[in-house]
Amino acid sequence: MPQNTWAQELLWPVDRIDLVAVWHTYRIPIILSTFTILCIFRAYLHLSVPRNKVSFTPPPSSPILSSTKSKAPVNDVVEVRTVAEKSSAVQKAPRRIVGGLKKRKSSEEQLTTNDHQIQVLIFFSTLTGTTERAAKTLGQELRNRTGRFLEPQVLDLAELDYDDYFISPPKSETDVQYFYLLLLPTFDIDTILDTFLEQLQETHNDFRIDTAPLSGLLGFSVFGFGDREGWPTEETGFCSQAKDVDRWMAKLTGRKRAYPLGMGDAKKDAASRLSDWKQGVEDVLDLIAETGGLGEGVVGSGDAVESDVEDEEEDDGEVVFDDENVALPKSKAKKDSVNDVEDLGKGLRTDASPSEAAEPSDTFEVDFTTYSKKSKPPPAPPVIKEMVPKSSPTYTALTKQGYTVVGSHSGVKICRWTKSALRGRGSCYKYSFYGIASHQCMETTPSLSCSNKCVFCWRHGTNPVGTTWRWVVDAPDMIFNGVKAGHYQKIKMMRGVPGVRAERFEEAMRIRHCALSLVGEPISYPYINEFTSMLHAEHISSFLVCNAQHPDQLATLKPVTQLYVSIDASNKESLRKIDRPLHRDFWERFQRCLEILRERRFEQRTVFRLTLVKGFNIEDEAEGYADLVEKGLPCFVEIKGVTYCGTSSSAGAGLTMQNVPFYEEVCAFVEALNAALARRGLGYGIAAEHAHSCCILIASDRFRVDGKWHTRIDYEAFFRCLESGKPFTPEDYMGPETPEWATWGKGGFDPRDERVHRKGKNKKPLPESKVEELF
Ligand SMILES: Cc1cc2nc3c(=O)[nH]c(=O)nc-3n(C[C@H](O)[C@H](O)[C@H](O)COP(=O)(O)O)c2cc1C
Ligand code: SF4
Repeated sequence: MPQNTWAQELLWPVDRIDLVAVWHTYRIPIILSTFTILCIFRAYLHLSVPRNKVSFTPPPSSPILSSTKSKAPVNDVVEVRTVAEKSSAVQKAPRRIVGGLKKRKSSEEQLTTNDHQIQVLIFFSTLTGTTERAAKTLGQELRNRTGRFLEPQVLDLAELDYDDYFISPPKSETDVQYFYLLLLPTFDIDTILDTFLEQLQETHNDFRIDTAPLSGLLGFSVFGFGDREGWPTEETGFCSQAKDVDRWMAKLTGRKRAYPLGMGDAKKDAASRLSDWKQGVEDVLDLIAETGGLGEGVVGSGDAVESDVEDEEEDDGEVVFDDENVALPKSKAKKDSVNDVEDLGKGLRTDASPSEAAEPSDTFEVDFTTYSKKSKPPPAPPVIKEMVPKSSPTYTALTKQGYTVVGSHSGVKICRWTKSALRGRGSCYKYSFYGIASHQCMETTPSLSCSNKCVFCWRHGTNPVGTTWRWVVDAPDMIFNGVKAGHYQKIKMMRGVPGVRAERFEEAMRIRHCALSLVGEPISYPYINEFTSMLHAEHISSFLVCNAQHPDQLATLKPVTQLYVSIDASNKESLRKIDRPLHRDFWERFQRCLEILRERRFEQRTVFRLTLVKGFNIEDEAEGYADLVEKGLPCFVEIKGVTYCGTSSSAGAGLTMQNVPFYEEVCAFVEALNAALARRGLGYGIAAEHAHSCCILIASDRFRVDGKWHTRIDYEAFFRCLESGKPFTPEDYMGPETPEWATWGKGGFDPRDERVHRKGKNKKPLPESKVEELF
């Protein structure tokens, strides 16, 4: 037998004891005592360790606490809030969901908190030296950036090993992040650029490499040099290689286009274009330094290839009706009426913070139902509500559809034509007719509420309606600053969209025109005159559309650049059917608005806006419309086929695709109307068209000079007239001759823009988000 080891000595002498026998004898006391020890230990832990646990039992009788604590069961994780947060929650007593996972920092936030330095790399290629010089100058100019920026490096693509930079971002020992700028000429002969492009393509297609291996870059932007003398258009090859590189870089970086592709003609405008592009790139670099990322972009931002549709947003257009904002019963509205707009000052809100209800003594209500001055001030209702409170479904729906709701009753959104013009694909009909560049046009409304429920309006059933202003009033400067900020913010989000032209992007950062339409009724906003004055003070022109239902407000409206009334029908029955007005005296109001327009036709440009809806207001109505023109004698009559957005609300109003007239039908109607005007001896003629928007312009002979139409506007002359303080007429700011391509029979598409034919576009419902041009 082997000797016992030291370990065996230490062990219980198992061989000498019958363990099984011991167990059988003592098992009950062993089990009981083990259980007791465990219980004592657990009780000790329970009593001695403080714990942080949600109690789902309502706390004792604090009315404030109960409003928040009772929501606790919604989530089962504890939320730790600061004293300040708690007290603000107590004040506002909002619906609060307690708990939630710890918020993960977005990648951008993570970047902001790190100490990464930013290295700008400027790549160039050259044959005859132009691009090299530009790249070196750019390197010098970007040198002055301090803080997190390292000195920029200028690199010749002819001398690089592409693998060091274009398979993955350069490896650096320190924490450096890279931003690429590529300055490239184009050659239709074989050069190093062909090799470079092949390399980019191969890297993207190589199955061993991630398809976006450069996604670790902070961003990139490309500027191309070309020659328009030999390659006049992009189709014929102007800057084609820069465009290709931009496309491949978008793929390789996983859509990190930081600024639109810039292009310049080396013999003409390259220097100024490059300088604008550089300015834009610098703004983005500032943004990156500040936030760590490129910021938000619209759908499609950074994509490699431009889509063939003008606006890719998808929108089901369904909006939840906000019960809170349903119109008051008419009897009530009438009873509470007061016409003194001055009283509104009492309820004026001057800051953008979400307002709570005003004091009961500050309440007011303005009645637009009648223009009698006799009504007495109303008994004060208990509180003034906001028209579109942040918590309302309307607010959620509007923001989901791309609106920025400013304050509590104003909205701003960029229209599809603004996006189209940014991409050089054409402006809306207002460019052809009046010279408005869509990328410099802001579409907004200071009142999201309206007093009609027109069958073709893509918002009815969603927006507040009412005959009276019974909401909190936001101050005009707050709205003005808010809508501008909202507009610019939305333009900036287009920065990464493929096809956006750098020079148009630059121009878009200066609003030149404002279309006060969008949705709702702008003149029901009590401070509309103050608002338009602010626009004019910044030399922003104003096109204001109203629905011919507020004669008092129309009469006191100060001159705008162009004043519209919507003429949706030629007779009372038809108007009732199509506009579904809330006012009982809608026809009288309508008539009175026409009279006012007639009176004011020598103060400003006046326009009738006809929206043709087949089966509602076209058939046999040309004569009736001619009578209305005779009554109002507008400077212009714009006729437009309705755009169908296919929402349930329009369907509910009995509208289908069958109600959308073909362009030929609109043309036939316009010719009939023109003939009817001629029969009455009125001096009008068909001046211009924009077939793409299904829109035609009839103009008064006042705007025909030496047989040529002058429908365009001299905007600077308009501001001069306004600032002179003297009376002036529309002829005083009549612009140059209407361009040939915009005149009747020529189609109206600006030949400088690129025409994009959408596949299967003919007579297809447009999503709501694309129907802004309706007004
Ligand atoms: C042989 C040759 C071919 C060219 N092909 C194109 C072209 O296809 N598209 C274009 O926009 N410019 C074209 N250009 C113009 C150049 O891109 C332009 O002059 C550029 O500024 C040259 O840059 P670099 O001086 O840095 O080499 C061509 C120029 C040459 C000399
Ligand atoms: S559709 Fe309206 S908002 Fe858009 S560019 Fe034209 S005028 Fe401006």
